[in-house]
Amino acid sequence: MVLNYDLIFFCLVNHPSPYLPTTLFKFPIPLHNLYVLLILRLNSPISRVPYKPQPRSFALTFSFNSPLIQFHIFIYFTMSSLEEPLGLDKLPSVSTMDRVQRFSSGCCRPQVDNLGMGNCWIEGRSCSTSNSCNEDNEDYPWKRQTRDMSRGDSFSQKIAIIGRNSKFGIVNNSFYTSDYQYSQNRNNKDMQDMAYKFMKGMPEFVKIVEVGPRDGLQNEKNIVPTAVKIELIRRLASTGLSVIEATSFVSPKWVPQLADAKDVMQAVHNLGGIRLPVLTPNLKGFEAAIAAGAREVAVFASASESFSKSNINCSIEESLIRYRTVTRAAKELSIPVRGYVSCVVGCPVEGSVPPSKVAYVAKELYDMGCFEISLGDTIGVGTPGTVVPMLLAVMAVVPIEKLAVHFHDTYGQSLPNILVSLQMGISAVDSSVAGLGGCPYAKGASGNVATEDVVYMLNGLGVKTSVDIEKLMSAGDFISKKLGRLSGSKTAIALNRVTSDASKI
Ligand SMILES: CC(C)(COP(=O)([O-])OP(=O)([O-])OC[C@H]1O[C@@H](n2cnc3c(N)ncnc32)[C@H](O)[C@@H]1OP(=O)([O-])[O-])[C@@H](O)C(=O)NCCC(=O)NCCSC(=O)C[C@@](C)(O)CC(=O)[O-]
Repeated sequence: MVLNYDLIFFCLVNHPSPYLPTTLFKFPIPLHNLYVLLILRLNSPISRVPYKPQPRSFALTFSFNSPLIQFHIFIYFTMSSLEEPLGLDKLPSVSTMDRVQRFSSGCCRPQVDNLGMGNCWIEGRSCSTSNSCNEDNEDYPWKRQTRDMSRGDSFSQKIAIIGRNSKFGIVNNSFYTSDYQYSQNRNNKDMQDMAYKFMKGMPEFVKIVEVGPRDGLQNEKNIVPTAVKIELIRRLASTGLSVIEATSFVSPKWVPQLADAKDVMQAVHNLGGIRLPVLTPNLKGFEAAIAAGAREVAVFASASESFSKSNINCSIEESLIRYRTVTRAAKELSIPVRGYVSCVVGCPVEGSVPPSKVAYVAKELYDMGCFEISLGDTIGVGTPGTVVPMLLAVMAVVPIEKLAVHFHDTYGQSLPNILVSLQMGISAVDSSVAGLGGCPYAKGASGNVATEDVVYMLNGLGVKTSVDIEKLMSAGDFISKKLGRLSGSKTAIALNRVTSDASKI
């Protein structure tokens, strides 16, 4: 049994004057007596149990009198019993001592190791001074079931491996660096459980498709010299990237920036060990690409009717007919064809694009033989809130291992969008060195997510890419200098700053 007691000081003051000094108050108060009431509530630590108020209570009174002042002290006791905490029926069956431990320390934080209930406390519950945890009254978090991480499956092992190998990110099976206070305090199983939820579905290796030389340079106001394009591709090839989209065999009338496609392709097509796909909007483009030495091509449809018309001057259905011709021709030559779907969450003309439309176009491209479908947020308006439903719709009709994501960074949402895509199991990501890019037919859309930023994030997650970030930054520096502007990669800017600061020391 526990006694909770309130001490009430009741102080009666006999003031000699009939009025209080007017300097103290703006108006006279006709009081002879000023009552001062002071209530002091004292709670013993153990009374933090959400107790059921008992009818049993009593009060003690003490009085002191003097000519000027009278003191009355009331002490009010209520009795509560630890045997009958409120909502006992909602708690797991534990001994009284366990309950005392759970409530008596750490501001309502159960001592998980001692409860024998698994790992179940939720951080950040607010505790009022009225002896209860607010959230607990409604829904006891320790009722939530947690997964058994002791099963030693391949993922759990992966988490452990990542923990050992990674400098930042998951360290010692924790999302915090080892000197971070919480990593010491929190239950290891809790951390593994969180890690499991976060990393579940995440691939061990991500293929990066570098689209800077094509998607990046097609949108430059000033036409970039052919020699610079070639040098950029060569530099990118030395970074460990396995796929570099080199150029487009499109109409020079529509995209004059890439009118030198043939020269670029002829110069780089022999780069060893690198795949160099090129965009081909029709059979004419396909034939020109093959003649220039291309060994992989890409066709590009849209999920938005309006964008299809402005970009390639035909409806979605007409484009699919064209692309069937291209994929048939490619098949005969054993040329792999990648398929793009543009405007997968938003269109510059139509606004939001329904996921079912994206799924339809993606499936058509897949069925006609595209080995991979890249889902493009052409104007960069997507957030994980729109990307996830779109991916779910596409994944229902195209195998996940055949999908890639292609985000433009107009609203700075590319990295979160990539992260959720990886969590959903996607393992191919398009990006553009130094964040180059944009689409000439999507005004205001900014460049693709910067390859440096993607690689930095993946390195932090312990996901392999085979890309050397220093060489990549050097390629980004090269093209940024040639274009006469700062890199669009936050990682490149930050790492360059760190290096230059270090060189000053
Ligand atoms: C599709 C066309 C060709 C239709 O262009 P068109 O004008 O409707 O076609 P046409 O058949 O009437 O031909 C007109 C002229 O273009 C020539 N022509 C025809 N085809 C070719 C070709 N392949 N290469 C070179 N020349 C070509 C053709 O020979 C003719 O020449 P003319 O007789 O007048 O002298 C044109 O609209 C075009 O080139 N559009 C390309 C637009 C483009 O490249 N946009 C940027 C791509 S980015 C993108 O789509 C998004 C993506 C992939 O990055 C993903 C994302 O970000 O979300």
